[in-house]
Amino acid sequence: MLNFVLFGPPGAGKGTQSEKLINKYQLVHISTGDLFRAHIKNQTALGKRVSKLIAEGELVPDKITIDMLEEEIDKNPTAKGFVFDGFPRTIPQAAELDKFLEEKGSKIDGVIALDVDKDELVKRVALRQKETGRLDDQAEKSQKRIDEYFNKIILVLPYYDEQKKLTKINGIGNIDDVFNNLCAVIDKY
Ligand SMILES: Nc1ncnc2c1ncn2[C@@H]1O[C@H](COP(=O)(O)OP(=O)(O)O)[C@@H](O)[C@H]1O
Repeated sequence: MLNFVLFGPPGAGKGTQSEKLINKYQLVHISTGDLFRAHIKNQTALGKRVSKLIAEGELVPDKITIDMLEEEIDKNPTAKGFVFDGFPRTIPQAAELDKFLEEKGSKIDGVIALDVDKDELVKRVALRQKETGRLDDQAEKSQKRIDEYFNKIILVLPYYDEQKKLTKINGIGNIDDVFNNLCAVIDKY
C-alpha cells in the first residue's frame, strides 16, 4: 500500500494536486473538507452538527473528524493506498491515524507539505471563493483559517519530522511543475 499526507494551508493546492496524484498512483483521495461539505450538502446529522463550525472557519473537533475519516478508510478495503488531504490537522489526529493504520498492518509512508506564502494563499482562496462560493473562503473567514494554519496546524509537522517522514516542497509555480516535484518525492517512498 502507498499512503501519504498532502499537507498545507488553505489554498496551497492540496485538492488540485490530489486529483492528479490519485490518477497517476491509482489511490483513494480522502479530503476531510470534501467529506464535511458532502455531509452538509446532504443535510446528514453530522452535516448539521458541523455546518456552523465550518462556515465560521473553525476546526471540527478531533473525535468527530477521526470517526468520519476512519469510516471512510473502512469503506475502501481494496484500496491500493490513500492520499490524505486536510487530515491530520492536529497531533491527536496524526497519532490516531498512525494507530488506526498500524492495526491494519499499514502506515503513513510520507508527508509532503506544500509551501505557499500568505499573499499567494489569499489570492488563490479569493479566486476559489468566486468560482465555488465556499462560505469559509470569504475574506474574513479565509484569513482566520490561514492564520490558524500558521499558528496551530503547522505544529503537526514536527510530529512527522521526528519520524523522518516530512518533505517540504514549493507550492508556488506551474501546477504541472509542482506535480512533478511531488511525484519525485513519492517515487522514493
Ligand atoms: N482534519 C480536520 N480537522 C478538523 N476540521 C477539519 C479537518 N479537515 C477539514 N476540516 C474542516 O473543514 C474545513 C474545510 O477544510 P478544507 O476543504 O480541507 O480546507 P482547505 O482546502 O481550504 O484547506 C476546515 O476549515 C475545517 O473547518
